[in-house]
Amino acid sequence: MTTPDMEQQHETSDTMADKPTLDPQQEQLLADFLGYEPRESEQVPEGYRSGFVAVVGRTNVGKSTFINTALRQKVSIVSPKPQTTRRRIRAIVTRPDAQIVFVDTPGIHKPVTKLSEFMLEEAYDSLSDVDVILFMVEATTPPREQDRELAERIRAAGKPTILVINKADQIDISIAKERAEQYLALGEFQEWFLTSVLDPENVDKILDAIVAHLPPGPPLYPAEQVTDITERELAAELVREAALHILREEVPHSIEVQIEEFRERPNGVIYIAATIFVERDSQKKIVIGRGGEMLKRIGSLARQEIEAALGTRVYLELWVKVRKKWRQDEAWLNRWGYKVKRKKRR
Ligand SMILES: Nc1nc2c(ncn2[C@@H]2O[C@H](COP(=O)(O)OP(=O)(O)OP(=O)(O)O)[C@@H](O)[C@H]2O)c(=O)[nH]1
Repeated sequence: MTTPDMEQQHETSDTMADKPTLDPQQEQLLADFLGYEPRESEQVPEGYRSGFVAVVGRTNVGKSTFINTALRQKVSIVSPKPQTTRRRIRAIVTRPDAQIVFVDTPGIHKPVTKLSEFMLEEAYDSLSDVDVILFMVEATTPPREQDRELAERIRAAGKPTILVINKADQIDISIAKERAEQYLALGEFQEWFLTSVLDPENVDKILDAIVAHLPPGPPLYPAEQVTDITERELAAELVREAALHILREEVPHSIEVQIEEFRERPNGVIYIAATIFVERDSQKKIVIGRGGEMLKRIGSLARQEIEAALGTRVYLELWVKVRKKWRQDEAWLNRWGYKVKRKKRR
């Protein structure tokens, strides 16, 4: 996978290649002189399309699953527990005819902590900055209040919108028509699908529909880049995902993971030291487990996932610390990058 960490190594070549004054021959000469690989032709095929797509929907409807399937690799963490995604993550799908930059957003939910206020802002803010909106709902339930509120905000944003009624594999065929009608009544949609994003073929059909609504334009990111989160951020997310999978109900939402150290050792192994923050002493005990057994399981699962994502061997060291009520503490939230806005939303 290529992430911005890797991109930095190529900074010189990218900066040079961006200069519009060089023709391909001059570019090659400069590349030979400086010893870098020039980019392939900057020519954009006729009719190429590109743009930003917000993937929005209630929590747990399958947004991250959709994005990971679209990319055929994991950039956004998935778990059966609601409110897994906390920040906006850009995920980039590059095809011969188009580049789609997905903005995976936190699921829509009732804000109960300052952290959840931040998450809601992130989701709503994304609507105004994109070219296409992908509104995801789940076929297993009729529309809920949060679906309606989101539909209203989508209408106000006035962008082409594709409705994906997901988890169709979980409903009886006899209610499919009624369920589709219930969701279609929520707004004006350019396209809609009753589908399951667990199947890559279904995801590809949705991608085709998105591309048809993107504006013409050149790629916005290099073709090999799949996300805008750094390897360090991804490692933190994967430790949090492992904890979400392994721990019981109430602890996971209190977890924040910060990477303290991330460096490559001379033998090629990446050494990562991470701290798992929780809100209470009792949670710290749970995360560590009897004789450290729970922490060992979290570490082992996270290490495997990080190794798969980075394609290298990883040595992962985990620590657990308590930051009392951090989800309500603006100082900690800001320090960890969850900038809580003061403005009130209706
Ligand atoms: N049966 C079935 N399960 C699905 C489908 N799509 C997603 N899931 C499951 O639904 C759960 C939630 O999926 P996520 O992709 O994490 O949902 P999300 O909308 O990103 O959730 P938040 O990050 O909380 O907003 C996971 O257990 C997925 O495996 C589907 O089409 N069918």
